[in-house]
Amino acid sequence: MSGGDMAKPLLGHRHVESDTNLALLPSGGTIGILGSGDFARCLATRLVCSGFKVVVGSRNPKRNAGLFPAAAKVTCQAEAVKKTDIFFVAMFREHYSTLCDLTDALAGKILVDVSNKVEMSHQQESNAGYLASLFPASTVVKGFNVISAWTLQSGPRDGNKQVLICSDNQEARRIVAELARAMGFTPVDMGSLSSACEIENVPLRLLPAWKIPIFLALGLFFCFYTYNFVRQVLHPYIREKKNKFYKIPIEVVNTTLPCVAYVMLSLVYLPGVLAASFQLYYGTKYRRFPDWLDQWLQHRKQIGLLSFFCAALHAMYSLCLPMRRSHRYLLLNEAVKQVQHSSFIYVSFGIMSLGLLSLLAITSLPSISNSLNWREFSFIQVRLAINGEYSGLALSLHAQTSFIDPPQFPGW
Ligand SMILES: NC(=O)C1=CN([C@@H]2O[C@H](COP(=O)(O)OP(=O)(O)OC[C@H]3O[C@@H](n4cnc5c(N)ncnc54)[C@H](OP(=O)(O)O)[C@@H]3O)[C@@H](O)[C@H]2O)C=CC1
Ligand SMILES: [Cu+2]
Repeated sequence: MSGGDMAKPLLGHRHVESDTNLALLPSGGTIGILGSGDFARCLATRLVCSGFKVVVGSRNPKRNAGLFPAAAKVTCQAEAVKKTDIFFVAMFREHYSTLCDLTDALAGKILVDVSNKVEMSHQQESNAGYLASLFPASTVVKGFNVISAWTLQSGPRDGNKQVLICSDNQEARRIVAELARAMGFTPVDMGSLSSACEIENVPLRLLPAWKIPIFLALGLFFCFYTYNFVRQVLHPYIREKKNKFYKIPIEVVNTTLPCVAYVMLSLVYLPGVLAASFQLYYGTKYRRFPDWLDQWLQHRKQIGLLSFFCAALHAMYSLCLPMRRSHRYLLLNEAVKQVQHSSFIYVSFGIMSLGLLSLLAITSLPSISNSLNWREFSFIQVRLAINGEYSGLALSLHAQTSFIDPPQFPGW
């Protein structure tokens, strides 16, 4: 595959399919955008890439026209509202009232409210509700506020990107859902406009995706800590009456941290490989992943960051452990000798290269290279897996040099 292929949005080939979507729109495939800010620009780019015609209504069309893709028509607001029946209002709530001159021109048209709130609230009227009260003759649909301008521009590359949609008009809801699908997102029908408040609160929820990864990390920590405690403290005490309780606060923690980091790292890369296999098995990427896998894929970033956090903490702990410098020097010397003789490293090298090769082999099977659909996704997964192999290699090298047991050196 050429680099150019990879640079295109994954869903670029929907150009062809979107003809059917265009027919479903009341506007004959033209979408309007009011506002010319970041969101408007990225939305216009995405729409053009998905095969729609775009007309932008700006207070200052001359100044802003250069910011939009050439295929988008940038004109004044009054002119733009005549051109189509479906509009994205890419403006902030405070400026909605400046559109009131256009009330008549917007009557009977669909207005998509994409705005977000500044703070979480349940009492205050939703932005979409406010827009609906300003334009009672138009149909207001809430949606796309959970998508960032950046995601719009680059396209939903990884995992699922859901667009929550609500409106009192079922037909309008269907049209906007269809539009979202044509742009490569997964629409979720949230029912009537009264759900707008809830939808507007979604991006404000603090760390929504961190709960599961944090519990996972704590659970793993607990298990490994118990294991290391039994091994390093309890076992020597029971068997040999050796008192090693001083190890509890630092050493046991410090052997637990890398175990957690290691397992979490592998949990970052595993779902990608599972997802790639899933797509290879079904021969398409347009089939939804099972929910558990979907959830898992969506939590990779957080799991990865927690893994990194544990590894960093472990590095800090190791540095802060009281070090006896002269013995450390001896130990290091001895360690290098041991490592040279150690077959461990060659074995782990072998296993890792085997893993890498099998991944490459899977993804270069002839049937796969003939079908673009899942090949692109698989490639992304392989790139990730290769990165993972490197971190894994670094970790295992480090682990092997640390396994050399200090007490075998006199005076340690
Ligand atoms: N940026 C993002 O990632 C996301 C943004 N959103 C929502 O999209 C909406 C737009 O955000 P964004 O594009 O970032 O904001 P910007 O400030 O970049 O753009 C706002 C646009 O509003 C237009 N506008 C119309 N009337 C007025 C007025 N009286 N005063 C000032 N501006 C006016 C302007 O366009 P012109 O001068 O051409 O009239 C301006 O470009 C917001 O409601 C935001 O919550 C939602 C999700 C993500
Ligand atoms: Cu270590």
